[in-house]
This record gives sequence, C-alpha cells and structure tokens, in this order.
Amino acid sequence: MSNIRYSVVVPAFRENGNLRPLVTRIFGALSQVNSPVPAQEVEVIVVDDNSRDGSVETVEQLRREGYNVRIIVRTTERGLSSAVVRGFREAQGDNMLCMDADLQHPPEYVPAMLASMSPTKQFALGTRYAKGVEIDEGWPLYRRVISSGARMLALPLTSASDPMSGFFGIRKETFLKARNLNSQGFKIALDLLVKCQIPNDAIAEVPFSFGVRTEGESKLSGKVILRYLEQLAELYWYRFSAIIVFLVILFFILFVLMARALLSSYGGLDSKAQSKY
Ligand SMILES: Nc1nc2c(ncn2[C@@H]2O[C@H](COP(=O)(O)OP(=O)(O)O[C@H]3O[C@H](CO)[C@@H](O)[C@H](O)[C@@H]3O)[C@@H](O)[C@H]2O)c(=O)[nH]1
Repeated sequence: MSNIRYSVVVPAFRENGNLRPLVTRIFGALSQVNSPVPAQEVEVIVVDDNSRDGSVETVEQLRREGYNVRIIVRTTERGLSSAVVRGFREAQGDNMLCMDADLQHPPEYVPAMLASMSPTKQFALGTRYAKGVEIDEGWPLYRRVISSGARMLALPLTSASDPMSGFFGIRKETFLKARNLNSQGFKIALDLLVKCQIPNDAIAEVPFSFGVRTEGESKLSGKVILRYLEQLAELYWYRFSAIIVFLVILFFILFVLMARALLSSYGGLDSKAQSKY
C-alpha cells in the first residue's frame, strides 16, 4: 500500500530551468524538523505539455537522486487548467496541491499549505490579499490591475479572498465530486470553488508573498483573458441560472402587462376620438 498522502501537482510548459530549484526547495522545506508534513508522504507530479526543453531529463535525474517526483508528458492536449485536472486525477494523495513551476509560489509554503487541508477544510487557498502580505514590487503594474479586475468580477461567485490564485489545494474526495470542469484557461481554482460548492468555512486561507519570475516566461495572453471572461459567463449561469430565469420571466410578464395596458389606453383614446366625430 502506498504511503503517499500528499500530492503536489505542477503544470509546466517550458519550465526546465525552474524544475530543479522547485523540487529541491519543496523537499528541503518538507525535510525541516518543524515541517508539519513528512517528506516521505509527499509526491510531486509535473504535468508538461511536450515542452521538449530537457524537462523530462531533469525530472528523471531528480528521481535518480531520490526525490519522489515524476513527469507526465501530454502530447495531444495543451492548457494550464486541463494539466492540473490531469495531475489531480493521477495523484495518489488525498490532499492535493497545485502550484506554478516558476517559483512565484514559494516552495517554502508547501508544508503549511498541505497541512492546512483536513476533513473540515476541504480547500486550501494561497492568498496574496491578506493583511500584511506584500506582493513583490517586481510584479508589473498591468498584472496587478488585471488581477484586481478579475478578482472583482468574481466577487459574486465566491467570498474567497483570492480566487485567481494558482496556489491552492483540494481534498481528493471533494475534487471527485466536480462535474463539467472548465479545462480551458487558467482559473481552475475558481472553477473548483464554484462547481464543488465549497462553503467559506471549508476554505483554509494561507497568506503568502507572491514572488517574481526570474527564469522562463509567463504564458498569460490576451486569449487567456478572453477565456476567463467566457468562463465567468459560464460560472454566473451555473451559480445564478435559477435567478436569471426567474428575472427573465418576470421582465417578460411585466413587459406583456405594460404593452397590454398601453394598447388598451390607445384603444380607449381611439374609440373616444371616434365617438367625438
Ligand atoms: N502543462 C501546461 N502548463 C502550463 C501551460 N500554460 C502555463 N502553464 C504553467 O502554469 C504555470 C503558470 O503559468 P504562467 O504563464 O507562469 O502564469 P502567470 O502569468 O504567472 O499566472 C499565474 O499567476 C496568476 C496570478 O496572477 C494566476 O491567476 C495564474 O493561474 C497563474 O498561477 C507555470 O508553471 C506554467 O509553466 C500549458 O499550456 N500547459
């Protein structure tokens, strides 16, 4: 029987330069004496979309050095969210964490994130919007504006403080309940929060300092932002369809009543006018 209780899933596309520091820092943090989670109960799964940049060789070398890390290479699919879903499906642990490869999610927070999940806390959320947390000054202004705008648009859907975060964890039993996950785009945490109907008191928020990328490039593009808007429309429908249908019917009834009232008042005026002549 496997002794793996925790799985760290890392979506990665052309991240070879980041994989060694990422994996060694994760296991380094887990090996500290005060780590709440033992390193031997943790696996790291890199889900790579055929980067062909040496990532496979790096992970295999790390494995030979004794790190419990493996790589899944997808050749027919692409995308951050679908890579995370694939990793979660293959994870052995009951407590699953998602983090970026680019070290913007500091590996030193991994033990606390993993330990924060429990039967009552089904979701762990690494948040950049907690009191006292500072975002690295190197994070460009336009990214801050996009992030804040995206967060505001999601406010009616969840009360989580940072639903845009790519640093989050979910218990397997809850993940398995999710239906119709949106595998397009970047916002898998928001999708899970809404579709698994995670109540606020089941979310363990872990404040963390968001770093800057020093190696490789961000894959966030205009297309990703458009996909987010599509995803929002879908989630609003998912969450509020009953209210939306009710309001549409109400407006329709009001419209018909007003139209009838207007027509009959015109009709009344017409017949009065006719009777005058
Ligand atoms: N497998 C796979 N991985 C991908 C793909 N696109 C991106 N990734 C991986 O997903 C992680 C995040 O991608 P970035 O391109 O570095 O994203 P970002 O711009 O830094 O955005 C991050 O921060 C945002 C918060 O501002 C988050 O909202 C977003 O989800 C992400 O975590 C990285 O490890 C990257 O390699 C893809 O198509 N396939």
